[in-house]
Amino acid sequence: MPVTSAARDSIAPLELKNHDLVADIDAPGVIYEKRPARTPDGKVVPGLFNAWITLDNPAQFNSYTTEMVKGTISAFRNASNARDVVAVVFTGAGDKAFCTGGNTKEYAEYYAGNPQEYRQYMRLFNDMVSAILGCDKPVICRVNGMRIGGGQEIGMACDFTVAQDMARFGQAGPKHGSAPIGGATDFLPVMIGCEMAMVSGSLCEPWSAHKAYRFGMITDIVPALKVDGEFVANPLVITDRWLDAYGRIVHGEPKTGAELAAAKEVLKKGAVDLSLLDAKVEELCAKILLTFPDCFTKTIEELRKPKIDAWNANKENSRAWLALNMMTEARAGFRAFNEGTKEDREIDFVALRQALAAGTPWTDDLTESLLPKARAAR
Ligand SMILES: CC(C)(COP(=O)(O)OP(=O)(O)OC[C@H]1O[C@@H](n2cnc3c(N)ncnc32)[C@H](O)[C@@H]1OP(=O)(O)O)[C@@H](O)C(=O)NCCC(=O)NCCSC(=O)C1=CCCCC1=O
Repeated sequence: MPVTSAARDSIAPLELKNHDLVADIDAPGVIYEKRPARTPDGKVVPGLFNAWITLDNPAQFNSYTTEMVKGTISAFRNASNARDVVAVVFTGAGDKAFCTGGNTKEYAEYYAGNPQEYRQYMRLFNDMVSAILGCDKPVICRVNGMRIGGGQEIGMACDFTVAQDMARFGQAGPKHGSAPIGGATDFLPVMIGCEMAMVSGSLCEPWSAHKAYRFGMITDIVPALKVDGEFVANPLVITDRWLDAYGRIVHGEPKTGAELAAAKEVLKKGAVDLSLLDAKVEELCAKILLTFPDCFTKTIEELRKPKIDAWNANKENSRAWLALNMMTEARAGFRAFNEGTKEDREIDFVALRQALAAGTPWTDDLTESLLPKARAAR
């Protein structure tokens, strides 16, 4: 018997109150599990757990539907309340994506042109981000693959991020008709500084895990590609040197030319194995286990403040702007992504800028003229 059990049994309430908002947190596309907590040497700790919240929509790169947003909020609330939970691990199913943000099919087919509906959706989205930032347990983002768009935003809301090194990180909104104001514009400047926040937030060029790690966007990375039984670093990016011939930092930048061709051959021979990712996540959970719970919680509450302050200052205005943007750019951009092909799924940006320069209003005709199918018909 643990030494504390007699004291515990004599003074703990006989019946514990339940503070969860909902009892049943089963939601389509979100898995909530309690996995046994382990000591640093791997021993299971009786009666203590880590809550795993998994976005489970791998066919659509774990993008979240409205129902999944609701499920995620409930899962975080329950994990937050669970007395026996030490840490929360937030992840995605499979090895392709952690999450690529809002579900573009739902955006294009339901919310496009429907700002009042999107306004209600954004209440849920904002509550999801706030549920992560307000979780009473430390939250670790286990990045099993791409973290893009709103996926990057809910990932950056987490306290720690451990990533497999083939994952990529960045925003998609300015290419697909949204602004990354679901957290990215709030979190990026405080996490990586204003200059690189500008680059990552606006240009929609995903960063490698090595680059995200270099800029302090994430806590740690582990190799995931196994070739001939050995783990190798992401072959698609430069990891064997720090500088180019002119002294510019190239570590984590994409390979090009012959180097890239050779990397693709390595990739073909390999298979993704996330066992090192899981070991790293368990290691972090075990470090958290061996701390005072309240002192740890107070510490993370304080350290979250720069992110929370920026988020709270902007989230309501962002919600209102995003709702109205569903009448104009989001309507065009998400339809283009949803209706286009993999090779052609963005609007004609030049034509849009030319039309707006000529004072053209946002009519249905303008929207239709920008879509890939209109370009194909020309
Ligand atoms: C760059 C990509 C993430 C990955 O590209 P690629 O590697 O070429 O894979 P794909 O073939 O595109 O994707 C595989 C299948 O997954 C589907 N998919 C991917 N992402 C989504 C998504 N977000 N919603 C629905 N479905 C998705 C894709 O269509 C493929 O399906 P198929 O049936 O064809 O096999 C690229 O996929 C990409 O850019 N995805 C979209 C990213 C995006 O725009 N996300 C939304 C950003 S906006 C956002 O998230 C917001 C959050 C809150 C605030 C407001 C807001 O806008």
